[in-house]
Amino acid sequence: MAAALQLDRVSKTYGQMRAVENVSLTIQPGERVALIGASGSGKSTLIRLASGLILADRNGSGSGAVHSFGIKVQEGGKLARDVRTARRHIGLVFQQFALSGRLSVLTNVLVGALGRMNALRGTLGLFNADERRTAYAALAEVGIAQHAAKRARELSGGQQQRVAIARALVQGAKLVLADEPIASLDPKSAKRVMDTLVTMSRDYGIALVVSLHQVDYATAYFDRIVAMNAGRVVFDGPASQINAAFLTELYGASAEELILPSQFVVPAPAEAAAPSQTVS
Ligand SMILES: Nc1ncnc2c1ncn2[C@@H]1O[C@H](COP(=O)(O)OP(=O)(O)OP(=O)(O)O)[C@@H](O)[C@H]1O
Repeated sequence: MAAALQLDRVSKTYGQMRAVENVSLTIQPGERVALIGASGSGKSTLIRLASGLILADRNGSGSGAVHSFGIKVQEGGKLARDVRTARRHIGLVFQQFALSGRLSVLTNVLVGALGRMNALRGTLGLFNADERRTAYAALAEVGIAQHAAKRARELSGGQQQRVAIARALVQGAKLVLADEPIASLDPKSAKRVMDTLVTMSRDYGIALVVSLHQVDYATAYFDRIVAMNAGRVVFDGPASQINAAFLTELYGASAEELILPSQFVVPAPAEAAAPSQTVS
């Protein structure tokens, strides 16, 4: 089966800033991957490139290609002609433009069904009883069916993230890209959102790529970690290899941003990589 997500030598430059540099990555169907890295390391840019929300640099031939389940999203700095087909099975859980706050929670979830509806019914928002039942069931699955009739903006940040997850379920997404889904949440809400994402992935075989600041969440919930630094992938491997010492080796002093304060040991300037300077 084709990869859930395949990035081939993808780069993105803003002015002089190489936000993402020559990244190749393959995520298999059903696989769960955490994307970690300090602020500005390129995580959000990579996720936006993967979903075709932004275009990669136009480099040499064959570079800058993104495919999802064998369907092209973009290549050579151009969006694929049938990008809508690819996007149909890519669910997005992004904080910034997640939901329409003035619409009901149920309607926001029903938006996930639009890709399968004919244009007229979709434009008029004429959802049928089956679609409404499915949306309600998805809300029940993420534990917020009781809020179905509220406006989305009345919900807490964590509840809104779960609405976005329910929408991805209704969409029938086979790949979910979540950009810092727990960034501004308290620990209890963060845990609920992460539990919901991982349960959804496990139950429905959905591939999951989640960018995270907090390494402790990454290692608790994911088997595979992709670590970025200055736009490059600097580690791609099992979560079991990630500990405070290894992160300090990878990132030096900026590892402080990623590690729980109790685990962080300030690296000695000339010997940041020496194992004796750090604790795991
Ligand atoms: N639209 C943009 N215009 C100019 N520069 C940008 C833009 N988007 C991102 N950048 C720059 O690209 C680099 C990577 O940013 P990105 O948001 O991908 O990092 P990140 O790892 O997601 O950071 P954070 O964890 O803070 O969200 C940063 O230096 C950022 O300033």
